[in-house]
Amino acid sequence: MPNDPAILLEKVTKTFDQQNAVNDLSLEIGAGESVALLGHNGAGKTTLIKLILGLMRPDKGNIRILGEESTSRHRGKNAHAFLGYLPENIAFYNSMSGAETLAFFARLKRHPVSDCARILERVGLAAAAHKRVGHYSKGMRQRLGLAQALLGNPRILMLDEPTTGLDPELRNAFYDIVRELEDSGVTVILSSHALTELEAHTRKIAIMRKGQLIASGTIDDLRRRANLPVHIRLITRPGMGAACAEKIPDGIGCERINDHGLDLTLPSERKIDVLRHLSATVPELDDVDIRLPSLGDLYMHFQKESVVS
Ligand SMILES: Nc1ncnc2c1ncn2[C@@H]1O[C@H](COP(=O)(O)OP(=O)(O)OP(=O)(O)O)[C@@H](O)[C@H]1O
Repeated sequence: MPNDPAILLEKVTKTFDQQNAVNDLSLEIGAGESVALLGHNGAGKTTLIKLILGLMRPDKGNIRILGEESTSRHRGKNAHAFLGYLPENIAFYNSMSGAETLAFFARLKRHPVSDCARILERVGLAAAAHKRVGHYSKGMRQRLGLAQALLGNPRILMLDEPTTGLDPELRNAFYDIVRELEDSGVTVILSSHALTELEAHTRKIAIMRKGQLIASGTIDDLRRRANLPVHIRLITRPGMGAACAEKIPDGIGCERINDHGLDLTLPSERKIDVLRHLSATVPELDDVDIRLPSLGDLYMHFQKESVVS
């Protein structure tokens, strides 16, 4: 059905050795939406990805992929044909070239081998297509991994820690490809520990702890929910820091960092009022730098909150 979510998890539980790796987890991901799964080691991210892929079956709950029941006896075979997966560790035969490797996976997935050149081009491996995989760099191997996940033109792509071990330039190139896929309507789920890069590259975040989903939404949704204080750094003309400090409204944390710099800590809802007040009353102000809570700050906040509650 056109309006079905791409992925729907309802009260899903998966237990290993009497421990819940995924615990009563519900999540809905729309078609073309992308979600970054975050969580400490062992939080259940890979298990969740494998459940969505149908590589494991839940002990309790329902999973629907593109509107099809994934947990029935038929295991949503049609829906699974539209899933692509880049595992955390993917092994290739070192003696095969990139083109031979992709052709091998294409035959397994019943995808036309004639389309492999296009996919290698898409992931930036066209020039190295005939080089042996044993001579590929880590980044090239990851691109080849992504290429095999793209076979079958997946409508849902699952990427398990796809940028681990890549240098910053390759990470950016990887996210550019992911962004193009999202823009063409592919639902992308990726798990990662790299919070700083995710902040720049992902639209929706889902944070897991001990198998449970403890927060989800866009980074702005998470900021609103966490309501963490905002930090503002004020730079004044030389020697004017003390004069500026006297004009800071009550109830705002104010710390002098030198004779021309102040750090303010304030509730986010007061940010605009305080900035207006400062621009009207502090002529010696030279510069203002606002630091909103980062994804790292939010991640730590929700992890701590879930321990307390
Ligand atoms: N096949 C398995 N047999 C037994 N226990 C398992 C199995 N797979 C996962 N687990 C356990 O389930 C829990 C969740 O593991 P999972 O690999 O899903 O976490 P993760 O969030 O992906 O961790 P990481 O970030 O380290 O990759 C862990 O306690 C793990 O030991």
